[in-house]
Order: sequence, then structure tokens, then C-alpha cells
Amino acid sequence: MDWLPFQKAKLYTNAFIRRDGRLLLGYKKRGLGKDMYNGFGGKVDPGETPAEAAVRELQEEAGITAKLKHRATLLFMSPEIPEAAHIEIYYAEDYEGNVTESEEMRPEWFAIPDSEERHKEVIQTPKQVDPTTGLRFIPYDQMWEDDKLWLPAFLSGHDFVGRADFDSQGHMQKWWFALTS
Ligand SMILES: COc1nc(N)nc2c1ncn2[C@H]1C[C@H](O)[C@@H](COP(=O)(O)OP(=O)(O)OP(=O)(O)O)O1
Repeated sequence: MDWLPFQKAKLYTNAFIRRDGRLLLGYKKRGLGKDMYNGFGGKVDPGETPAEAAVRELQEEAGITAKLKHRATLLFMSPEIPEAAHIEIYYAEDYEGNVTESEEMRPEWFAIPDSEERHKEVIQTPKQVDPTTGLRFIPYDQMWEDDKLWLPAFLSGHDFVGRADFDSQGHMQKWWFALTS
């Protein structure tokens, strides 16, 4: 399959919060990615920088504010959408405020596997629970298909860029990811 052609890209943000060895994800209740877990984010509004949009979306969707660091850039294409999705990905290890459910997202904490090898086991055998905290490990089986390819390295501290092209059923057909640090 060739890379899908596109004329324009729409800019989005996505923010991941980690605290006390746990990862905060949101269960998406509507729109793009409905019924999947993801970081918090959305479209960048006209006149906004991606960094400003990331802070706004985190506040709107999870009720918290964080000093977000830019960590990654992703480009997604699907025959279902006219424009590529260009997603700037942010990260923080602390936040202010109380994590709160919104109309769009139901926040939930997950246990983080302690090595990239353990991530692989959690990907292969989903729904495992961390006996120490009682939390479920990251629900890769309920996330976008690309996430399992970059989230383990991202949580180990690597920044990256990448692209993934999906088919009309939402499965990845072609992709590349490159660590930049
Ligand atoms: C295709 O693969 C994707 N992977 C990941 N990890 N995240 C993705 C993928 N495609 C989209 N996303 C992210 C990007 C955004 O954070 C959300 C979608 O944002 P949404 O369309 O919900 O934007 P909002 O402005 O919040 O929407 P409303 O207009 O409904 O408020 O998914």
C-alpha cells in the first residue's frame, strides 16, 4: 500500500500526565476515538498555539492544569478523513487541581509496566492488574492501535516523531516511528 495522499493537515494536541508511578488516561465519551482511552487533548483553535491548546484541553477535559512539556509529533491519515491529523504530544509529571470527569472524558489512573519488556507482556495479555496498587495496567487493547508502538518508549523518556496510515476499519496499514532523544 502507498502512503495515503493529503493536501492539508488538522492540528490536534494530546497530553499525558504521570504521577506517583501511575498514568492518567481518559475514556473518550464522544467524537473521534469514542470508547477508547487516550491522553487529553483536541483541536487547536484558530489563533492558539499547540502549547496553549494542550493546557486548555487538559483543563476542559480533566479539570487540571499542568506545566506541559512537548515530547512528540505524530501524523495520522485515514481514507475516512479529508485532512491528515497532526498531533503534538505533551507530558507532565505533576499538575494542579482535582482530576474531574467532563462531558468528553472520564479520567482514570493506570499502573505503568516497569520495563519495556513488561509493556509487551501487558500488550499480549490485556486486563492485568498491578498487585501492589490494585490498578489495571495501561489498557492498550482499548487504545488507538498505534499507541502500543510508541507509548512504552515515550514513558521510558524518549521523544519521537512518527506517521501512521489507517484503513477504513481503523487498522494501521503502514507506519514509521523514530526516536529523537
Ligand atoms: C489515529 O491515532 C490516534 N492516536 C492517538 N493516540 N490519538 C489520536 C489519534 N487520532 C486522534 N487522536 C487524538 C487527538 C486528539 O487528542 C483527540 C481528538 O480530538 P477531538 O476531535 O475530540 O477534539 P476536541 O476539540 O476535543 O473535540 P470537540 O470538538 O468534540 O470538543 O484524539
